[in-house]
Amino acid sequence: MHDWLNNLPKAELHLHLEGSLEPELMFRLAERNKIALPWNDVEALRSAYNFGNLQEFLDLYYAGADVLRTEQDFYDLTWAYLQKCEEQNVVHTEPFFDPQTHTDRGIPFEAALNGISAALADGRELLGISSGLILSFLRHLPEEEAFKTLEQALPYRNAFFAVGLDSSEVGHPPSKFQRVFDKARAEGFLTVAHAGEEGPPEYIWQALDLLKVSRIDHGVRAAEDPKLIARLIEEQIPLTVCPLSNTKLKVFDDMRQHNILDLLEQGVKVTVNSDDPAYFGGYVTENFVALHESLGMTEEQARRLAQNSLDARLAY
Ligand SMILES: Nc1ncnc2[nH]cnc12
Ligand SMILES: [Zn+2]
Repeated sequence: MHDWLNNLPKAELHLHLEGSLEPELMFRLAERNKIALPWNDVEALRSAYNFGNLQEFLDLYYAGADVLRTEQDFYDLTWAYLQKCEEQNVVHTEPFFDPQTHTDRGIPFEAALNGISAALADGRELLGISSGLILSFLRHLPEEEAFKTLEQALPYRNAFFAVGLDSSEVGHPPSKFQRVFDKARAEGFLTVAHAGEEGPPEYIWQALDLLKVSRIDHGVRAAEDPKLIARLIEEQIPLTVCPLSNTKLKVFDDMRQHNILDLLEQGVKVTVNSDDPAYFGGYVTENFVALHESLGMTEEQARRLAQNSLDARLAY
């Protein structure tokens, strides 16, 4: 079913590696690392995946990430995701990882980065999937912590091409991170940022004007500000939209209310992504299928969305 959507060659530009941790792998890693999980089994864990908002999800996402301890764990996580990419004709991916989620638990930065980088290299060589890694700062933590993370990453500058900004949005505007993004750009990195997921359109303006981002992650609340929409169209700034995520986190109550196709038809460069597929019910193909089934996305629209994702790549 829906092979035509699976078969479209596409890029994924908004994927948190920690959010691709499937319950089965979480249990396997917990066993390998001798960690007791607060759920009895995979079914009990899956049934906890009901979220009223972004924060409720993040609390579980950070708890789940605790099973990731060794370089091999990060390799296995990334490799499992890349195998999904191969299955779904994702020919290029630009995943995020959140170093602070791991270093704050005492996991060496190098364990996470080396495991991820080795899997991405194998993905290129063995699966033909090109990729570029984005180092994302946690916005609920102080700017000073983001500076420390950037300093820690600089010796490994060839392992990633951009910095990003994620975690709890409301109350943590992009302006809080202006100086660390200035430093990252001065060091030669591109920038992206989550903005306009739960936060207001003002945060999208800030991401563009203060953080000088090349793409906006989510950005669906731009629709509330006609001047902002005009700018996104004029400058063809890509939005990495995540439909299943937006409905699971109640940004939209129902997929039939999602605005991605309206934005597409207005001329905004929107793309389809999975965000945290293990938690939200599917990878990129499942997101395309949801748009077809709930919004009547046509084949022509699907092709344009897939082409947008290839056009919006930043890493080569
Ligand atoms: N959808 C999302 N928004 C903000 N931070 C995240 N971290 C992982 N998924 C996220
Ligand atoms: Zn995200």
